[in-house]
Amino acid sequence: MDRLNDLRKEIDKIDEQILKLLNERAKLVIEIGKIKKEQNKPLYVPSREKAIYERLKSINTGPFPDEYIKNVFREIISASLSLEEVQKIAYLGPEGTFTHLAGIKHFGLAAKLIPLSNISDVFEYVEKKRCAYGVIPIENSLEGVVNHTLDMFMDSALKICGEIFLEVSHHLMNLSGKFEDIRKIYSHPHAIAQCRKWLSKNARNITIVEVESTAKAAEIAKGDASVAAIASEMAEIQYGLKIVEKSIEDYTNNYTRFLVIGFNEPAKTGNDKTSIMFSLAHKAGSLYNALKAFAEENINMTKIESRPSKRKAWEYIFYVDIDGHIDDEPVKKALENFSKNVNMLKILGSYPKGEK
Ligand SMILES: C=C(O[C@@H]1C=C(C(=O)O)C=C[C@H]1O)C(=O)O
Repeated sequence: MDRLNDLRKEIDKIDEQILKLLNERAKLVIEIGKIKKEQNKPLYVPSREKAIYERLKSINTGPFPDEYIKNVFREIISASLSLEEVQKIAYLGPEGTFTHLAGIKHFGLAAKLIPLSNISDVFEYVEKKRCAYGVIPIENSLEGVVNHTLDMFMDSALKICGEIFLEVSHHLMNLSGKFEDIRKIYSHPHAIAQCRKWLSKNARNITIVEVESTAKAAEIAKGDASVAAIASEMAEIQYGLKIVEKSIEDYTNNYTRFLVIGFNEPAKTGNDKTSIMFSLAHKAGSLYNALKAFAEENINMTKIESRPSKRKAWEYIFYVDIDGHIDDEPVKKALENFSKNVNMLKILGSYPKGEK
């Protein structure tokens, strides 16, 4: 018993030291904030944050686990940044969506997260500078791309400043936590698609209803035990529901990738990604000729999508992600050559790669 008390006393002493150091650190962040404001520089610097996480991980001697260093420092940085200015972040709401979770994962709990009801509103909010950044979903590892997000980049001046990966798990939940009460299941079309096998096996006689978000489904389920939602754990907590069945998705390895959009153009970190969009002439070999520029510089392409241009029938806009930063020599050179073989090229941003 005495030993337990002694150890706790030691922990108390260490916590006091940590708190003292956190305050020392916060003072420096405030100083840096003043300089950035004077020089009109962005307060949030993702490249610096990434460098901090990477450096601490590389010098960690343990037993504190490497994989939680980022979580702890994410919150320290988030709270410190709020001393410079509370970061306002718009996201695809309502509260409890996976995008909400992604926003917290990236910006920490001290940021003010503002739920908006659709992807266009998030773009508009950031474009009109009503907040610093926006968080929107871009693709799911099982369902593919979120077309609406890709299309928004056609007419937007916003840049991609970051990406966030979130492992997605879907749970069936209602007010009572009892399967026999359920007559209808609500969810987002992507979530329903990801649970197709489970639903056809277990919910044949239950009506499935599509709504605009998993959180909206949870909100509806809050009022009536005969309505269940397929949603995230966050929605369960947010709306006071009980889980009927956990992880009902058909496949594991289900990740959603989110983008952070804003006017910030992050510096290179050595582990970055660049997103571009372009259009081509309707000629044999034009895509091949253009993409050759990346192969010649040994640049890995991590994604390619095409979308109708919406300007003219059967004309397409291509979206490509490549490894590297626009300030890396090979990327610069490749894009220079690439631009000679396309009709239109727009750089959507270079940003630190998200952790999977
Ligand atoms: C202190 C700074 O501002 C912010 C806060 C950081 C921190 O708490 O370490 C790091 C990067 C910035 O997002 C900085 O730019 O160095």
